[in-house]
This record gives sequence, structure tokens and C-alpha cells, in this order.
Amino acid sequence: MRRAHTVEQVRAAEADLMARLPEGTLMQRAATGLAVAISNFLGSTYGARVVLLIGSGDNGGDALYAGARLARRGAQVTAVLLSSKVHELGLQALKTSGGRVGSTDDIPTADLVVDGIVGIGGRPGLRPDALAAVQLAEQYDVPIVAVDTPSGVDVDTGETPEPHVNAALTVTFGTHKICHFIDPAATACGPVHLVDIGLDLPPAAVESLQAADIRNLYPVPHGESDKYSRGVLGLMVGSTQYPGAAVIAASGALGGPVGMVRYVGPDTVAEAVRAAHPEIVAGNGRVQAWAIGSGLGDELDIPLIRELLDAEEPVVLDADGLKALDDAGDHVDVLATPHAGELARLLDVDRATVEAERLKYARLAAERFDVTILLKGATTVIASPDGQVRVNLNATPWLATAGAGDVLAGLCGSLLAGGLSPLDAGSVGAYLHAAAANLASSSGPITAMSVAAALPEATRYLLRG
Ligand SMILES: NC(=O)C1=CN([C@@H]2O[C@H](COP(=O)(O)OP(=O)(O)OC[C@H]3O[C@@H](n4cnc5c(N)ncnc54)[C@H](O)[C@@H]3O)[C@@H](O)[C@H]2O)[C@@H](O)CC1
Ligand SMILES: [K+]
Repeated sequence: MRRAHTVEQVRAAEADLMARLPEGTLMQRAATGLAVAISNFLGSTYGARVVLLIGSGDNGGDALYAGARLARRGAQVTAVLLSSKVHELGLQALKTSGGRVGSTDDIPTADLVVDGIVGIGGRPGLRPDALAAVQLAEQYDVPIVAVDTPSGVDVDTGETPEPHVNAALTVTFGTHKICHFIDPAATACGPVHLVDIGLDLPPAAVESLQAADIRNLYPVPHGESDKYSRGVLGLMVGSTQYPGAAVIAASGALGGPVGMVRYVGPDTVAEAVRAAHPEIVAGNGRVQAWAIGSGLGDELDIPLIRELLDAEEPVVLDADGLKALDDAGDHVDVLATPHAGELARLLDVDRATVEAERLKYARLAAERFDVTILLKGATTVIASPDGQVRVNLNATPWLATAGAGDVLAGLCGSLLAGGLSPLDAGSVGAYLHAAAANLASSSGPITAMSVAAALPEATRYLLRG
């Protein structure tokens, strides 16, 4: 599990630890980890030209001490001071180690720029001189390594209302921060490298499941399992208008842990589903969970869907089915899987607003509709009505393809029928969906059906460990 904490949580943990350690220990731990990560990024440190952008706080201090270490290993390190007040001891260390104070003129010929402008003490946005320095690096294609967080992003929300650094690598300390997990800021971080500085942290604000977590949560059948005890999923998806959605969602469901899938819908669609998947049973019957909504088009029966939402069995509610959601019922067993546009419609705001404030609106919808919200995107946010938030970070951009959402709905339904909670079904589903996409794609185009077809192998690979 990767965990992200709020600035307040990090500051409290840091204060606790600092009280027990000699002054400056934490910064030295951070700076050492930062210098190692920068060396690895550069490949060769000797002779490398490194420009440090230094703001007024400890974030600049980290950068200055790391710069001193790099200078001692033969790098040509220049500090651009963006504030009249900088970390004095850090600056002295840099100078003693052979680094110097320079200007933005050093940026165009640099191999690397280090962003020590602001970290967790920063407000969104960059001041004009910092912005000019960052733009110069971008103009000359000089990669930027961000210290702790890319300066300018909103650390606790992942929002980027103002100009900010777009990093090629972010090196963070102690724990992840929310901006490392939530888009659009997560994208601005690039890959994130975590340096352990020994913080003792409370439960995280946002979590991201990793392979070992998927292994622990996946409902693996045992000796006494039969097709019913493994779970039966009811699919109410696809329509005469969109028969393909039913075939694709069924493929996603069969790629999950479920023992049996029933299809409920128009005869012609049922025929298409059975032609593609002879193991699927058409018609009503007992199920342990439903996946409802993908490709229903105009054929959706809102009163019937509301009945199913109010019934005992958990439901994945996708696409057109989301229109049946209202804030009246008790829907804690529901996993709703909107993309930003659908969530915007549910909440009566603009799509761009949801895209800009993904964490806020996922949480808001989970609370308002009393459902678990899985907000799809390059990074998927899963928010449960009790306030827990998870993020899936392993997707490939190739997954943005027609029908991929239908696969996810079928897969999540399968996981719900297998006994997972909506939060676990959503987070395990998003992870496996992305893992299958990576496997099917290996950096090339994919179709939704090829993602579904790769689910068993991606799952096998994960379960084997
Ligand atoms: N908290 C921790 O556990 C640790 C923190 N360390 C470093 O310390 C950093 C936090 O240091 P600080 O608290 O000094 O804060 P920062 O260095 O993040 O920011 C310093 C100051 O910049 C000013 N500022 C705010 N927004 C700005 C903006 N948009 N543009 C320009 N200036 C702005 C503010 O006056 C703020 O107090 C962390 O991000 C990390 O890099 C590490 O040394 C190790 C441990
Ligand atoms: K920074």
C-alpha cells in the first residue's frame, strides 16, 4: 500500500520526530536521499551542470544541501536565489563544497534543474521570477527534478489552479503527499521517488493499492467453492442500440472471480452475448451482485434500476445507469463508476470543474449519494461514503479506448459478486483493469476486448506474486 498524508499530518509527525533527534537530522536525511536520486537520474554526476532554484524555506534547504553533496561528487552546481531570505546554513554548505550562486543565465546550458522553490509550505502558483526560471528550463528542454512537490501545485488537493512546475521526477520525503496521487498535480510530478526519513505517521488520507494488496484482497476460490458460492453476477447492460457494450462488459465480468454470469436484457442482445460467451446464462435468476448501465442508451428503465439499487444485492452502476442515482436512498452497497463528464452531470457542475478538482468532487458525490464513487481517468479516484479514498495510478494512456469502461464495470461487478466491498471492488478492479491494459498494450494500441482478454493472465501474474 502506498499512503499519502496531508501537510498537517506530515508537520505533526515531523515535529514529533525532530523533538527526539539532533537539530538538522531530518533535513540531512532528506538531502542525502535527494542527492542519490538526482545522481541516479543524471547517470553520471561528475561534470554535470545542475541549477538549483531556491525559495525561502526548508524546501530550498533540502535542495542546497543536496547540491552540496552533488558538488562534492564533481557536479557544477549553481544556485539561483529566488528570495532575499534563503536557508543560510544550506547555502554555506553549497559554497564550501564548491558550488556557487548564479543566475537564470545558467539554465539554458544546464543538464538538470532542481526545484527547491517551495514544498509543503507552498501556496498554489509561482511568483514572476520563479515562473520565468521554470519557463526558461521548459523552453530549453532542461528536465526538472522537484524537491518534495512540484512548486505551484496545491499539495493537499492535487489541484493546479495556477502555473506550476512540471517535473521529470519528484523526490519526496517521509510519505507521499496528496498531490502525488491526485490529478492534475499527479501528472505534474512525473515518477515519484519516496525517501524514508523515519516519520511515524497516522492513518493516511489517501491510499493506493499495490500488487501485494491486490493479492490479499482477491477472492480466490478454495476447495469447497462451487459456481454459486464464487458468486453470480447479473448483467443489465447493453441495448439494441449498443449491443457491443453487453458483449464487452460480459468479457470483463468473466475475466474476474465470479462463478457465473446471468444476462438480463433484450433477446437480440442476449443472443449476441451468448454467441460471444456461451458460458453466460440469459434471463433472470438469483444473483449476488449486479452490474447495471453500460450501453443501456435510451432503453434504460429507471424505476427498475432504482428497485435494484434499493434491494440487498450490491450494484455497480455505470454510464447511462447513473441517471437512476438520486440522493434519497441508502446506497452504501453501490459502486458508481462515472467519468468526469458523468460526475459533472450528476452534480450539476462543468466537466472542467470536476477535472480540476477531482478529489473534492469524488468525495462530495460519495457523501451526497451515499455510494462509493469510482471517478475514472488517467488516475482513478475511488471515494467511499465513509470518507476513505483510494487512487489507482498504474493505468496506461492507451486504455482511453471505446468500451474500456464496460470492461471495468463488468470486472468490478464480478469482484462485488465475489464478496468484496464497493471500495475494495473498485480499487482492485481499477488496478487489474490497468494491469491487463498494460499487458495487452506493451506500449501499443489496444481494444477493450483485448484488455478483457488479458485479465486472466494479469490476475494470474499478480496472484503468483
Ligand atoms: N516536514 C518534514 O517532515 C520535512 C520537511 N522538509 C522540507 O521542508 C519543506 C517545507 O519547508 P517550509 O515549511 O520551510 O516551507 P516551504 O519551503 O515549502 O515554503 C517556504 C515559504 O515559502 C513561502 N511561499 C508560499 N507559497 C509560495 C509561493 N507560491 N511562491 C513563493 N513562496 C511561497 C511561504 O512563506 C512559505 O512559508 C518540505 O517540503 C521539505 O522539502 C525536509 O527537510 C525534511 C522533513
Ligand atoms: K519543490
